Amino acid sequence: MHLGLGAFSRSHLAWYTARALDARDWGISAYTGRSRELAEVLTTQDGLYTLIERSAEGDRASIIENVVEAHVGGDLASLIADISADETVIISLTITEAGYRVGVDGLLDSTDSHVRADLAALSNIEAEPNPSAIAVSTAIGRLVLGLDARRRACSGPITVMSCDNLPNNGSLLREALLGMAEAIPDTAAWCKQMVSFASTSVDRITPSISPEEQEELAATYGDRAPVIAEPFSDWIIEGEFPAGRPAWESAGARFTDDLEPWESRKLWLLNGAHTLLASLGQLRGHRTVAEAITDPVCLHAVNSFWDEAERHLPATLGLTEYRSALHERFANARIEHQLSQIAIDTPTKLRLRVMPVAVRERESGREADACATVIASWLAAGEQRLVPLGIEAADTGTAFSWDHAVLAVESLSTKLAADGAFLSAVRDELDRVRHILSAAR
Ligand SMILES: NC(=O)c1ccc[n+]([C@@H]2O[C@H](COP(=O)([O-])OP(=O)(O)OC[C@H]3O[C@@H](n4cnc5c(N)ncnc54)[C@H](O)[C@@H]3O)[C@@H](O)[C@H]2O)c1
Ligand SMILES: O=P(O)(O)OC[C@@H](O)[C@@H](O)[C@H](O)[C@H](O)CO
Repeated sequence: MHLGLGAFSRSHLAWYTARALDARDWGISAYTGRSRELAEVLTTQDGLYTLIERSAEGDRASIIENVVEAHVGGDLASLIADISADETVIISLTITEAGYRVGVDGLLDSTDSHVRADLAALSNIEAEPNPSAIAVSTAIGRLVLGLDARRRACSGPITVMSCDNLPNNGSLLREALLGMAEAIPDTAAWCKQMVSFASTSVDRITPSISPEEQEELAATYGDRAPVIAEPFSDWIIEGEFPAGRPAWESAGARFTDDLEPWESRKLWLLNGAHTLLASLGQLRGHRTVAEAITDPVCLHAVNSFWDEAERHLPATLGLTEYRSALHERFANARIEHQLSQIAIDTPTKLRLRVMPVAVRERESGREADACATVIASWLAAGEQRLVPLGIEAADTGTAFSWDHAVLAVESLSTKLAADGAFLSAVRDELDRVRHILSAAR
């Protein structure tokens, strides 16, 4: 079963499962978060869709057949039936970073109004004879509602697996889920015993498709829900699957007891650079990753950030090859990866993908200049409303001041905001970025 049916789960999870040697034994019942359209279109296509692997040289299309049911996220009756069924043994998630609803402390954010509403609704479950009438709206709330039904049905153990771009995503999901399950004490205890949490590092660039391209692809493939992805893919998994799993390793996935270095390599080098390009690239007038990476100013900033990040990763991870492959992947101009899409929720992404490098650089006694450039690019792009700063006064006010900048840095890391030398490097870089931009006009 999958929560967060979208482009990525279909280019990655479903694709790996379809290529596994035991693919015929497995099917995926998938739920969107909110969108009705994708679930409806896929249902009319019997769950079938075309995956287009798009390299710089051409396209290779294949039909993926293992999404056996597609539901709207709010279809709670089906969701409860799926989660409580004994034959459901894995629930995977791609609900986006924001979908976990955790605070900076890594715990379920009880100040979030949707979280509070779900906690209140779940705590009344005993009084409600029809659980699908319980009004839960968050992905985590729905998951707990389903797991409560699984407990009552006396079904067996299950693995919950996050495939979102978050560090330590399995543990983060565990904290969020147990925080929500506290609303039903027996279910919280059952989850601790019966639910296994797998962490994964997932990698395959899968851009959203523009409406114009949708039309073209519908005409070419007769498919109203195709997915485009780069040919490259990688999947590293840590965790237990007590009730079984597809033989994903036969399709190229790797299992490890220590995911953290692989995850940091991917999140810092790939996603960190994407987040940098979303700011600097848009400031420089680019629309896509491929356009931005051909710009020497952006390329220099990416390489400098990679130099800093690489110092804090084990050399055994093949970093030279990984960087060079990344450069080639970013430059694939046939993949139209919009910087505006990547810019969504930039503050959270910087906090998790860039600040850990900056902190390590400063702790090692270095300047962290390249990280300062990333932050300065974000501030400059936020000043121009190209990316969110996450500071209400700056995102909605009329003027941007250095005080807003300091508040913004503080929201990413209180430690770095208290580091005068780092703040001063950010200020110098902000002046430099503004100067480069005004010279270019
Ligand atoms: N697209 C990629 O290249 C890629 C690569 C690696 C990992 N990922 C991970 O997958 C996630 C989804 O990417 P996608 O390309 O499938 O996006 P998408 O927009 O195609 O699908 C996102 C899905 O998540 C649901 N969703 C969105 N916000 C939610 C929320 N707040 N709560 C619950 N559900 C929510 C949506 O309704 C949809 O079902 C990313 O955020 C990232 O963590 C994506
Ligand atoms: O929304 P994000 O930042 O998690 O993702 C945007 C892209 O960086 C991301 O989708 C990458 O393409 C992906 O992580 C590649 O594996």
